[in-house]
Amino acid sequence: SSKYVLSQMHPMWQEPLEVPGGDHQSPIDIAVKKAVFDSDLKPLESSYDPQTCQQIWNNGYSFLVEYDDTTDKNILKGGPLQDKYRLCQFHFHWGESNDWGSEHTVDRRLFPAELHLVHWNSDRYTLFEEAVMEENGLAVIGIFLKVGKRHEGLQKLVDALPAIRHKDSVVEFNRFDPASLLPSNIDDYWTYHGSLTTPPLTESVTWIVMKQHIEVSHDQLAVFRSLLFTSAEEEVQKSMVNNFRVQQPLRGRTVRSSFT
Ligand SMILES: CC(C)NC[C@H](O)COc1ccc(S(N)(=O)=O)cc1
Ligand SMILES: [Zn+2]
Repeated sequence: SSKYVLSQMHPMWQEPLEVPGGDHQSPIDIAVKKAVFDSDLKPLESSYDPQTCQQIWNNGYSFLVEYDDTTDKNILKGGPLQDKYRLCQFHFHWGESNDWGSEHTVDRRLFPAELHLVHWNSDRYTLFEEAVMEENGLAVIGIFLKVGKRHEGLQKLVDALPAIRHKDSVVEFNRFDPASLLPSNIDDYWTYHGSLTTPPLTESVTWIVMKQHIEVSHDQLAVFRSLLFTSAEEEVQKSMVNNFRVQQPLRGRTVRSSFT
């Protein structure tokens, strides 16, 4: 039989029973009708420099594309944000089938995958590790993926994945423009205060979830599923699928929308 145990329901990490003081956890279900339109929300402004892309690696939860965040070359501001935030990495969450995989849901609707572009507040902090502990420390853009036509911008990234099949594998990755993964409309989004969706689960994230999804092909998503949670040395290999956290209680939070 094949050495790789396919689609083993692999508990990435044990969900803590209670996150101490955790009533702003993520992800959540976005109930569209309960979102409050906020006309003060400005358009999002992002400017990314593809030359600052450094590496792509498998961290045993997902695969990350990391950027040089030692200068203000990749900036996100506007929208719900008071300060400017620097992109440090982006990554995805996906399922073992096209029926589920996203972390946020919209009126309980699941998408096959979700992209997270992770930024930290460079006006107030000097390092991601510092910002990750602060309420206004991080801003993460969430973009839903749907299965449909092939995404040309994503293909360069998909072609690099076989080189990082195992946990802790890294390859050099240059000149990737994160803007190529944004939907055409980034003015329509939901925003709320929440947390990281993996440990340390700190409640330091201004979430900005795009209303418009992007489309990727079935084959592109299948390559995501060919990644492994496990390192090369481990006896039993487990396919990297279902690396999403379950939706968390809203606990009285309001989700605002930038559109009516
Ligand atoms: C505190 C530092 C050293 N380590 C933290 C680690 O990188 C986790 O970072 C993250 C970053 C983003 C997310 S998500 N899925 O919410 O966008 C989760 C964990
Ligand atoms: Zn994520």
